[in-house]
Amino acid sequence: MGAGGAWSEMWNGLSSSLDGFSAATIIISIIIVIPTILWIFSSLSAKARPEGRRPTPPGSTGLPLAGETIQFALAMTRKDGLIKFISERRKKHGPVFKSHLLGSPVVFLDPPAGNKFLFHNEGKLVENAWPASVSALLGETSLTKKQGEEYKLARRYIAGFFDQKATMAYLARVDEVASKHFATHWKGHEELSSLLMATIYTFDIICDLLLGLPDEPELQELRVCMKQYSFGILKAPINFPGFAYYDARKARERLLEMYEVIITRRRQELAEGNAHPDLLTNLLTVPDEAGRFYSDEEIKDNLLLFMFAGFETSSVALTMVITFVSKNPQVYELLLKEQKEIVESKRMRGESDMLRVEDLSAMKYTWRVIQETLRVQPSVNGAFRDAIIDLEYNGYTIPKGWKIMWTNQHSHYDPAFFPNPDCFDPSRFESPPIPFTYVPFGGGPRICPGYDFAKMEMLVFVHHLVKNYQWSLTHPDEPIIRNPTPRTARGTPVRITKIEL
Ligand code: HEM
Repeated sequence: MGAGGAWSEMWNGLSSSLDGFSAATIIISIIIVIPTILWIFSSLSAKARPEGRRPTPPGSTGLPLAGETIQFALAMTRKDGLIKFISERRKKHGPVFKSHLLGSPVVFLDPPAGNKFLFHNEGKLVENAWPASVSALLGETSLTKKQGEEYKLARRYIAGFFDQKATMAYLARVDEVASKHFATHWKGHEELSSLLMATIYTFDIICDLLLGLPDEPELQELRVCMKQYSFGILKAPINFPGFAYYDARKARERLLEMYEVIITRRRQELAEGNAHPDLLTNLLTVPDEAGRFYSDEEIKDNLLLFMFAGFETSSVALTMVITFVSKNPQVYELLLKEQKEIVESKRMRGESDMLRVEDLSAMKYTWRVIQETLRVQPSVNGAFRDAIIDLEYNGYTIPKGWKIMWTNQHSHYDPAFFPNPDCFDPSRFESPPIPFTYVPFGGGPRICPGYDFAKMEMLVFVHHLVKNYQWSLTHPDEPIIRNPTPRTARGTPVRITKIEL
């Protein structure tokens, strides 16, 4: 008998033995009563504190079972929702407060000290934490799931393939993909969706970096599956047809199958001596510091992680650059001036159009525009950590097993750190921000390993864009939403005019 049969027999037996109780009563008991009792116990045990121990942070545990999950989930879909969620609770409870999300107490700390505390204590007092539903889609052996010494070893190994030196070695290739992108996808159009264009660009680049740009049909299927995967991974974990989370699970299965085919093909190419120099080739040919080669499962999980983490983050940032620059003509003029100078000085030196490392270093204002964009609408607005022991912060105890969330949007909008925060002003980055107030890439040992790469690919894109096109927003009042990455409701359609610098 299959497991399903055993469960239904047990369920039938249980139903018939409980005279007077309808199945609905039992279901209601399971769904509402039991979790409520558990919630009351967890709230009481949170309140009962041993002698001498400091109190847990003040805050609200919200509704039984749901806690404040609904308010939080809604806040994450609005452009400044998280800022309001945090500000309201700070006013009520103080700078360090607790909430109750997805069945767990969650503490919010006060940046910059709180961010510094978390980033400095990664692996000592706190560890990376993902909700179980997200974990299931990330894969057991991906870098982001590892902890402690195992994490450090894996991070040095994998992130080493994305460090500054490796990134700069890849510049010529990214420049080539960018030139082709504008020549094929932008040429001849009068209006197009910025989000779609930026997504095609960053997806082609990440595929090339990880797997070598596959042929169009394979690339197309990867795009479709990855879109489904990234759309559903953070959605309500309802694993049932018709729900985004279910689709994401299916997409993960298909992506792993596709990677399997690509790995087999790559082994063949390596044997023939004509393999593309990318992450996959590196993982198959270079062992880690301990002399170990990754298993196919580890390779597939990490290809999936880097593909997921490495395309939408940059594409939404580029779409936001297009949006904010359009709305700030004086910023566009300065951006144009800088890019014009770069193009002209290359011509004066008799160089080809190909970008060199020195050209990227000259894009100081361009980088400030991207930094300011990531201040106003960070692609990722925070992440969770688990307290791995009972820890003390600012006079409070945060018990082992509680979650702590670091966020960036709140400090990015704090006038104490960023005067006149509603104004889009790239020049504010002429001097470095106060440490731990500006954290679009996170911080500490878990800081985004794709930082150098993301910076390079975004600078290259903006260079080609400004050099080749002027643009204006088709719907200047299009609202910005978060899902939870920022985007405009219609994908920022723009009218474009070809120019020559
Ligand atoms: C604008 C672009 C990007 C932004 C804003 C961004 C931001 C972030 C943030 C905030 C984190 C979480 C850090 C934490 O948990 O504390 C992260 C993690 C990560 N990012 Fe990025 N990222 C970007 C681009 C990229 C790219 C291009 C790649 C790959 C080449 C990448 C790969 C990763 C990976 C693998 C992680 C997980 C690291 C870990 O758990 O140890 N990211 N990123």
